Parts: sequence; C-alpha cells; structure tokens
Amino acid sequence: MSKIPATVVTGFLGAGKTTLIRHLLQNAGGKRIALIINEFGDLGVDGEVLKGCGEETCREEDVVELANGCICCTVADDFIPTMTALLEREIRPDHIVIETSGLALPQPLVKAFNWPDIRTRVTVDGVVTVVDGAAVAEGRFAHDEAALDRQRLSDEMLDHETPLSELFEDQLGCADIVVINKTDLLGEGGLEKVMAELRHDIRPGVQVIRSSHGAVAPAALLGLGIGAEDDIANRPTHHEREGAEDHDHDEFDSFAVELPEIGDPKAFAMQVAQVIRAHDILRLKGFASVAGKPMRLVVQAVGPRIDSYFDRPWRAGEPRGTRLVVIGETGFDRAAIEADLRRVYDRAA
Ligand SMILES: Nc1nc2c(ncn2[C@@H]2O[C@H](COP(=O)(O)OP(=O)(O)OP(=O)(O)O)[C@@H](O)[C@H]2O)c(=O)[nH]1
Repeated sequence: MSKIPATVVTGFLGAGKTTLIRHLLQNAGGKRIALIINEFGDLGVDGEVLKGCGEETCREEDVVELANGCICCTVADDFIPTMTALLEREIRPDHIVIETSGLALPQPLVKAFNWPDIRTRVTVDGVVTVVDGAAVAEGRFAHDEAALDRQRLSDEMLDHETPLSELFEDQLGCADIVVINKTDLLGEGGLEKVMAELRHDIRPGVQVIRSSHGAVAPAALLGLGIGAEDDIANRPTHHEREGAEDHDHDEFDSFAVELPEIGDPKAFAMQVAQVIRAHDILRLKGFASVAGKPMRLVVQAVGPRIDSYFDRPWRAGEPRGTRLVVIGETGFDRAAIEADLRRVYDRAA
C-alpha cells in the first residue's frame, strides 16, 4: 500500500493556519483530508471553528484534536497513538493535514515520522509555514541585534533572542513552503519589509507564496512529495544549533476564562482589545454567547487586532456561555487580566 502524504502546517499564534486549512478543505475537490489539530490552551477552538464551518468537506469524524500541550513535546504520548489510530481506520484518508500549535517547533514532529510504525505508512509531503505578514511588518518578530549585543555585554553566555524570535526562526527554518498571509493588511512597501525580515531564516530554494485569508490553491500546498522526515538534518532547531538539549514552553502560558452572556458584541470587542493592549496578550480566542441571539459568536484576537463573527446556532442542550483562552508570555498577571475581562463584561452587558 502506498504511503499516505501528510502536510504539516506550522506558524506562530494567529498567523492564519486554521484559516488556510479551512480554505484547503473548502477547495479539496473531493479529496478526503483528515486533520490532526494541536492547540496550546485547554479549549479546542480551532477544531470547533473548522467543525462549525458547515462545509461538507469538514466532516466531524475527520478532525482529531490534540488539545492541551504542545505537539512537539508530547510526540510519543499523544501524536504517535493518534496517528496510529487514524491509520487503522477502515476508510483511509487521501491526505493528512496536521496543524501544530502556534508555539510548537515543527522539527520534533517531522522526526516522529521516522518511528517504525509510522514510517512505513505515512510520509511528510511538506512543511507549510504560515507567517502573519502584518505582524512581521510591525516588527513583532524582528531580529534586534542591537538589543542582543547590549544583553551580551552583561552576560557573555547569552546567545538567544526573545522566545518569539527564536520560535519564529525555527518554524521558518523547517519550511518547504512559506505562506506570507494577511497581505490585505500590508501597506505600501510592507511586503518588501516582510521579505527582507524572512530572507535569512528560510532555507535556499524554498518557495514563498503570498495570501490573504489563507486563500492558497490546494495544488500549491499538497502533493509536494518532499519526504521531509528524510531531510531532518537540514532543519536543525535553534537549540540544536546552540548544542542545547531540548526546548520547553516555560516561556509561554495560557488560561481560560468563563464569563456570562455578553450584550453588545462590538462594545465587547473594543474593550477586550484594550485589555489585550494593556497586558500585552499575544492571542485570545474562544466563543461568546450574545444575549437574545441564537448564534454562537467566535472571538479571535491576534495581539490587539480583534475579529468576531457568528458561526453556527447554539445546539439544543449545549451550555451557552462565554469562554475565552488567553495566551501570553509567562509572567503575565492572570488575576489582573481576568479582573479586567470581567469589568469588560460588566460594561458590555
Ligand atoms: N485581515 C486578515 N485576517 C486574517 C487573515 N488570515 C487570518 N486572519 C484572521 O486572523 C485570526 C487568526 O486566524 P487563525 O486562522 O485562527 O490563526 P491560527 O494560526 O490558526 O491561530 P492559532 O491556532 O491560535 O495559532 C482570525 O481572526 C482570522 O480571521 C488575513 O489574511 N487577513
């Protein structure tokens, strides 16, 4: 039996991975695609968003969620058993797409495809790294050499940048295709700026595509036939290059908040954006229940840029309520963020 191709979709928090996958499913042309979705935080928002999209190609049984934890650190416990179970299903998928959490290093995941039980049945068709073009243009992942040099003066051993820029570098260094997404938000000269920022982290020969709202033709992403698991030596992580053992996620943290129903979604979104700014929150996402509305509101924020839309009616018996996941750099003041979000609710109700 031929090996099933698997595409790894990686990229930082909120870059547009789920949006790109949703577009892929909507244009799959009859291909049966199974999804493995991994998220940071204990609320499975991405899987829910995909299942809630109402497309015939997003069959609930084809979406497997690996919530809680980060795929690159739980390969043996979570990923391998999930993949094995998927491969043992009666109906074989034509293609497998794996969405990593925005905080995951893709390299350990690609390596996992060399496990004996997996290697004979699946191959990594390619690694697609989605980049938030707008965030890069705003300098969020910038290599701040001057700052690094200043820090080195006080600590000779220091050879790392911010957790964000390291992760970004590793995700780019593993890519077979880089998708610069959110081009709709790029102003004059923005694309050139993004290209200049990415250039030194992308391996030679890697194709760079632009997209708005993840609209990339499936043919450009699937069927690359690269077999990335055989090429892992050419995709070292920052830590491997530095000779360090492993990475961990101590640098990032998340929690979920539950709030009652909200009143005015617009007022809610504006005030949540203020809380995000005040606490430098990286990502906030979840669902809200709006008083008097039968539909569920999806709330998505990447930095202070916030989106919300109704996706599907609340189901009979499904508890209505507002649940949001907050992700930030470790050290954020959880109690203060929760208190501020509750105050938003009071004002928006
Ligand atoms: N303006 C604009 N917004 C976008 C684009 N692509 C995605 N978004 C929005 O960005 C937010 C995050 O998109 P997702 O697809 O959930 O990002 P993700 O990479 O899956 O996020 P995580 O799984 O949390 O890391 C959502 O509100 C999307 O609607 C784009 O091209 N332009």
